[in-house]
Amino acid sequence: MNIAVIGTGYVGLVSGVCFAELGNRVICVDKDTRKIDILNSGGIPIYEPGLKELSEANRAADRLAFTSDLPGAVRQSDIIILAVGTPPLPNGEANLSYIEEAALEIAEAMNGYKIIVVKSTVPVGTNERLSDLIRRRTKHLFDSVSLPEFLREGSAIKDSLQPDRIIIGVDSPLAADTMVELHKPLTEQIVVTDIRSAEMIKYASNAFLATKISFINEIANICEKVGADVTQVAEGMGYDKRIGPAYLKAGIGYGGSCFPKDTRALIQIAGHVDYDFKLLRSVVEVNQGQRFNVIRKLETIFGGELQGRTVAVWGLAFKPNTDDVRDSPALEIIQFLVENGVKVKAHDPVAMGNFQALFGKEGVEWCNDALETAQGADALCLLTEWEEFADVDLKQLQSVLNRPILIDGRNVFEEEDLLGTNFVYYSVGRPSLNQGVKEQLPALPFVQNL
Ligand SMILES: NC(=O)c1ccc[n+]([C@@H]2O[C@H](COP(=O)([O-])OP(=O)(O)OC[C@H]3O[C@@H](n4cnc5c(N)ncnc54)[C@H](O)[C@@H]3O)[C@@H](O)[C@H]2O)c1
Ligand SMILES: O=c1ccn([C@@H]2O[C@H](COP(=O)(O)OP(=O)(O)O[C@H]3O[C@H](CO)[C@@H](O)[C@H](O)[C@H]3O)[C@@H](O)[C@H]2O)c(=O)[nH]1
Repeated sequence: MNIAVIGTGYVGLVSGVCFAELGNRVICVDKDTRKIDILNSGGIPIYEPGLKELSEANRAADRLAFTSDLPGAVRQSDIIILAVGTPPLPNGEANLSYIEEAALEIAEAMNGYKIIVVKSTVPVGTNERLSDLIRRRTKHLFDSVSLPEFLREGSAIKDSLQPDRIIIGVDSPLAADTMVELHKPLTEQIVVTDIRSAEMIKYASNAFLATKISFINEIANICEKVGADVTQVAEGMGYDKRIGPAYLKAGIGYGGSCFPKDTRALIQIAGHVDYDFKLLRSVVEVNQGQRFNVIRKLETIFGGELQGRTVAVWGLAFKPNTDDVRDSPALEIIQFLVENGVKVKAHDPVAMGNFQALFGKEGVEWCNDALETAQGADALCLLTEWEEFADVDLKQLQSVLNRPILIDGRNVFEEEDLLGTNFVYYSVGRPSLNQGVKEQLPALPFVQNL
């Protein structure tokens, strides 16, 4: 099939490359000419494992091209996939200006029947609004499809080529058949729904996963007080098929360009129809607090006095295997430390440039590797579970730190890693591993009035 993908970011680029890999002819469009120049010279503007190789192979096979000429790409294609950003507005609602602008450009460029597909995450009803916009600008016929995307950064190629399911929201049998045909090679699990339900499936899925994370983080916080181990609790829960083991890793809360944005957007979607989504508001609140547990632990260790300390930070990306720092917990944690007079040293294997672009270069000492970051610091906080950090020998780490204090925000280290060290060690929801700060567990009250 002939496909144009509008927006060549984390989603559009991966989707475009994967549709080409299936044998389609794909033109990826972006108005950011810097990105298009990088792509046309054989580079990849983002860090995503496996993407460069797959892109190169499909360009060489003449199935994949990159351009900033949107009208040209639309005219050569039968299916137009919108994958532009829908970032949050200050009140949490999705900013639809990019997608509306792109829809109008498509309308102006149309030269015949097209299937116009929205892969961007958009509030319920947006596909219909976009269709109205387009209809007013073109005499040509088209069908609308909502095709929500479920890939995760860091495993985006695998998620795209072996998805758990494909959701196709559509109201035209012709467009439904074409979209099923396009996705058939990927999975048998293709669910065709109405357009509004498809839009809602995306938000509901992200909100549910975020809820699992906030739930296990609260369980972790309780584990710390009652002397249970959250990793064992999660394992035990996960064997129940009705619960499942995924998204039960306690840590410093979820970040990234999706969960924080989409949970807040769903609260707004509900609010617009006079529904107070209380559960999801709590999920967001719990997540916000979870980030600051790292700070609370530092304050406990330093007797409340952070001013003048040197703190090393390992990890700036919101998760490993990506350079994306959008809504990364590291942004708020480092901001707080710097504002409170802490000297921060930081390192991330790939996300340092993006972090500096958002945070600024000032106020933080940027380091080249894990041990250089730890050198001379009064404490170390691990915020992203990159393999590079998990591989560090803790005895060597202890020898370069000024004080052996390790706050492990991702439960990377195990009891055996700590053997032979005398770290003050705090992780998340695993009080039995806390070293050097053995707190007396309170006797549990027999009856509690809550
Ligand atoms: N990042 C993810 O993991 C992920 C996963 C699933 C869904 N989504 C959703 O997919 C959408 C895209 O997310 P992303 O992370 O890829 O965003 P992104 O910011 O990485 O990429 C968006 C791209 O669109 C381009 N763009 C904007 N307006 C344009 C126009 N008029 N013409 C051409 N290009 C234009 C921008 O220059 C940018 O390169 C969002 O709605 C997001 O919520 C993202
Ligand atoms: O058990 C877990 C799992 C994840 N996280 C955190 O949750 C965030 C999101 O992680 P992940 O889901 O792996 O990455 P994303 O790339 O943000 O992917 C999510 O957001 C995308 C954009 O909507 C969706 O397409 C994906 O299905 C959805 O998983 C990260 O900060 C993780 O550290 C946890 O804290 N504990």
